Amino acid sequence: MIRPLALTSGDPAGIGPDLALTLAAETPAAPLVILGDRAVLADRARALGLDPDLPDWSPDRPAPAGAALWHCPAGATVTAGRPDPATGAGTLAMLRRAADGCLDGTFSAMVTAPVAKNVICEAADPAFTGHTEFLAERAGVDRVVMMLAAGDLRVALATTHLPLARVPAAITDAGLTRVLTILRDDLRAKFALPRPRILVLGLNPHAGEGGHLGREELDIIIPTLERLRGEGFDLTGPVPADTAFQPALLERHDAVLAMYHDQGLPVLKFAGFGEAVNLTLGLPFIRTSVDHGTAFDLAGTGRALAGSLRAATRLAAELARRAAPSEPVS
Ligand SMILES: NC(=O)C1=CN([C@@H]2O[C@H](COP(=O)(O)OP(=O)(O)OC[C@H]3O[C@@H](n4cnc5c(N)ncnc54)[C@H](O)[C@@H]3O)[C@@H](O)[C@H]2O)C=CC1
Ligand SMILES: NCC(=O)COP(=O)(O)O
Repeated sequence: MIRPLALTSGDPAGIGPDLALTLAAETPAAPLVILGDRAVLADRARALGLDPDLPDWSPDRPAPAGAALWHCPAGATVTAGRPDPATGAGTLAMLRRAADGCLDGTFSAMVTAPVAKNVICEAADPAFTGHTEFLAERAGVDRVVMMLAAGDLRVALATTHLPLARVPAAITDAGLTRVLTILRDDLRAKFALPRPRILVLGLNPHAGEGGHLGREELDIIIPTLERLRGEGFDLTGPVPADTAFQPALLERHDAVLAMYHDQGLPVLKFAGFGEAVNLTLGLPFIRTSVDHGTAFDLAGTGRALAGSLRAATRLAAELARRAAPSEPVS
């Protein structure tokens, strides 16, 4: 039996509580501690006609056998579908608890349901841009990599939640080197790929068209990739992003590195929305998440699909088992 997974239930007015309840009603992939507000989950369970067995849990108790609830107050009365900045601090406190529990070994991994970044920004932490950056800071690491996986397609990002206007300045030799090192090391460690083949996209149209459509490829990306190839990395590119996602190229690579969020993720989500998993690479613990947002329009309706959270939970359990081979499989 592995240590429990922490599943944060996300924005209390979004679909996170619905999906967490759906998983709690199934046979969990591993012991599961759901972090969320007891009253919110009870209300949502009533709305959805679910009645999961969700005993209370706290870190002073033994690990649960199945699913259990660690009560994290939302901080306000919650209406499904109506985001409320008054819940921002409670949501952030919930994320801190789960992250700290991973860091101190209470949990074997963290799985996150979606939060609304603006809700947390408005009321709790104006610098919050997403779980990815928050967890990096909490864990004290200078850089992490966001990677989404849909089947065999893996798309990692060189920059994450950054306004588009600030992306070019963020494409640096040092940054790309860190990102590609984390990506290569985590593909080896987590996906048993001894020499990961990485397809790197350009930043500009046609990968800069020889400098006529932008110089980042010539000035930064090409020299960095050449140096890293000399150090043993298996890298292709920079290739034009518009023609990169074709079977002939993808089948020869283990992951694609996109330069920014909306260059890589629309393709990944077109390929696998609803079943894909978001992973944070480079953290000192395992963190997986969903491929979608809070979907306030669906909260409490019973129409939110749990495929991505289920896949994220299964992958977290699988990675946790692989990381603890001496512990018997539950
Ligand atoms: N991991 C996270 O915490 C993420 C959080 N977000 C946050 O979510 C909020 C809303 O973002 P949007 O761009 O509107 O994306 P969204 O994913 O919440 O919604 C986009 C569309 O997909 C549908 N949808 C989403 N999840 C679904 C599910 N499980 N089953 C069925 N349909 C589903 C929604 O109904 C909507 O029509 C934002 O505040 C954003 O910050 C967005 C992505 C990831
Ligand atoms: N589009 C993916 C995304 O926004 C994930 O954000 P987070 O996991 O960093 O919260």
